[in-house]
Amino acid sequence: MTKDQLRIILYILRRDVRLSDNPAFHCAAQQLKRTKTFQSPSNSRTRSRDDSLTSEHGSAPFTHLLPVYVFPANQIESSGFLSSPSDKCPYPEARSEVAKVWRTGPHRAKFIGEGVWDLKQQLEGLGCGSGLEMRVGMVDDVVRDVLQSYSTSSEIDGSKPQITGIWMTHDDGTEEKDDEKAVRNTAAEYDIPFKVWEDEKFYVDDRDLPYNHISELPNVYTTYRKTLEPLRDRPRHPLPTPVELPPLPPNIPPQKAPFKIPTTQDDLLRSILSPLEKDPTYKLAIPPNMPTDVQSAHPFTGGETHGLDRIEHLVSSGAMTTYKQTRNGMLGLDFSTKLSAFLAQGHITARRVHWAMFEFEEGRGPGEKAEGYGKGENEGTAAVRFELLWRDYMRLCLRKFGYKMFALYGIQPHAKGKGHQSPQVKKRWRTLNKSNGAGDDPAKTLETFTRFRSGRTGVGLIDASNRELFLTGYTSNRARQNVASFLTSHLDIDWRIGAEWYEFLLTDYDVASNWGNWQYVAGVGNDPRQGRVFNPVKQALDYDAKGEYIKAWVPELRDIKLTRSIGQGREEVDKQRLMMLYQAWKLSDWEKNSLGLTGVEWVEHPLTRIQFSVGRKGPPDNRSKRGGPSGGGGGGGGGHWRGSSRGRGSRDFRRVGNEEPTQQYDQGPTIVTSSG
Ligand SMILES: Cc1cc2nc3c(=O)[nH]c(=O)nc-3n(C[C@H](O)[C@H](O)[C@H](O)COP(=O)(O)OP(=O)(O)OC[C@H]3O[C@@H](n4cnc5c(N)ncnc54)[C@H](O)[C@@H]3O)c2cc1C
Repeated sequence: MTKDQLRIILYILRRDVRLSDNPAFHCAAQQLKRTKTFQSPSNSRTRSRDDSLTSEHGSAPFTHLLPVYVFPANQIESSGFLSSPSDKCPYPEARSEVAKVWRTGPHRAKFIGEGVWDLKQQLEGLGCGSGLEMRVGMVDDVVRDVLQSYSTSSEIDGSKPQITGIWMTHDDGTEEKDDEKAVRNTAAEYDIPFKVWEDEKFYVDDRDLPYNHISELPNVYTTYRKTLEPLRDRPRHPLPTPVELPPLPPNIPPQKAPFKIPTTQDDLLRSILSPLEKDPTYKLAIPPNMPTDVQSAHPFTGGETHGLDRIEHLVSSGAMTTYKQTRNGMLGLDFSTKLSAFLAQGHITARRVHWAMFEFEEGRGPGEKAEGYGKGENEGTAAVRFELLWRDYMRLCLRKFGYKMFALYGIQPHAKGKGHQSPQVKKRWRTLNKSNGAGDDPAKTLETFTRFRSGRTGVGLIDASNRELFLTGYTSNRARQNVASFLTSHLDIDWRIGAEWYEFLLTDYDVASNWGNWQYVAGVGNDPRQGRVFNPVKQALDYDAKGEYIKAWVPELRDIKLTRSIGQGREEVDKQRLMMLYQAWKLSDWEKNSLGLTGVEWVEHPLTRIQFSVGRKGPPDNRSKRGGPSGGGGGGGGGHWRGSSRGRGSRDFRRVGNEEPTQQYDQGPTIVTSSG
């Protein structure tokens, strides 16, 4: 080994786009420290310490680190990176399997680009010559190109650069595992040691679970959770953030033609977004338009820097403390943590969230003015931990069930198996390309799905959520559950089409959480109470009791008057009027006319009419005392759609049946769902 030999580690990044709590960067920083210690004349006896590192990454000590983020061509459309418009893209369009929509839509594409750029700047900012390269293509193609280039490269200062190891971080996604396998094979072909780092993105580390094999993972979340309680004691400590890393190697091979890597953040975002922007309607005849006076609930910029800022804000503002009461909200920035997108891309780790809350609970760090500071775990921080564990669980389910997470009948026992005749297996889903028999017409299903996507079903909560998602890339957990239930149980459409639509639009899309939750709601996943259906009218009454959310995102309905006089110049929300907001077909002809809604398809001909009504019981004053459980109630005043909406607990209604008698609607104001 000559002194100046260039020995390079190629580190392929995917959903580990962060500097802190990153095992690969941590190891590289450690090796650098050891090398420096070894090189220092005063420490010439510490040479043997290098050996432990050698075994840790499976190759000889290295001099350079080449971190490469790959925009995977099967998930993110790559044609925007072509050097010239006349070039032909070597990869098929990155579209979904069933509904043929883009795999990654504009909201997430932007968030990913911002995150990659943030890491690049952080690495360059260390001032030690480190940085981040970006590449486009299938992961294995990129690795091959780099290896090929180095194997034929000429000497630099009398030394031939050599890749001495390839690193990746484990990911439980099925495609990601395929990529990992392909790179492992390529590494073997070139006789280069290959190292897969632990994911480190779990709340409770998967190495600390009380199971010998993934097959032992319970099929019910609660059982799994109980094996791990108390949750606060479980997370490992995050790995330290490197302050120095080995430099990038000289003469890095360029991106292979026909692609070109942008050199500014603006150009990068343009390259990712331009193919999607060719048809900003995404084949919708009437796409949703951004209403005036409404703010996105998810205006966040991608990247570790912003993710860590967000954690600090949540802790120091007290939003973590109040989370339990606010988490079912639908409007505003802080009703829930909005950490999901940062977690999904690996910009932050779940245990970082835990330790920030832990410090707060112990009375250390920021947040001294917030409620609960220094008072131990509170119901808000405990509830956040509970949700983070849900995320872990979905990831483990993906590990356990693999491709079944994407199968029509999900993880439920297969119809052909003996003794497995569950009702879900018999369900005939409507799909886009073939009739399921008995008069079912796929063309009609497409029309229905198009109206669903456009936010024009005629059911207020569903339309508000779908428009919000289309325009901002986010919609709350409460809304997601209702939308998924509506598509799968009211419209009977193949749940995978809904999951693909969410995959396209969600900024926080995460393969396990998305497909796992869709399965769960569709009744083919881990829900121990199979077959429940959300009633979106009752849910709106419980969670949008002033109609603020629906009015925010469906502006055509903003002028519906929701209050009635209760004397002495006072007004209160009238539940009879709310019913017309929740389903506009209930408006009188006169009112439709005066609101300009006569002849509007989704008003006159909703996809479904949900029979649900409320009675007028009890004196108004009594009712107004029955507020939601959360703080801040009553703020905002009537008719505003910017405030938060948390109405719950309304018991003064009666259900008068529905047109789909086989469905069981949930009854209580708190519904046991995937998020408890
Ligand atoms: C049909 C459907 C699809 C979904 N798709 C996704 C998805 O692609 N990506 C995603 O991260 N979440 C998904 N969820 C779960 C949940 O809706 C989001 O995690 C949550 O709304 C994100 O907002 P938040 O960060 O403010 O969540 P918070 O309420 O603040 O929760 C804190 C964190 O806990 C995790 N979490 C919360 N609820 C769940 C859950 N039910 N399953 C798994 N993790 C959870 C998330 O990481 C979240 O950031 C889906 C839920 C449904 C019903």
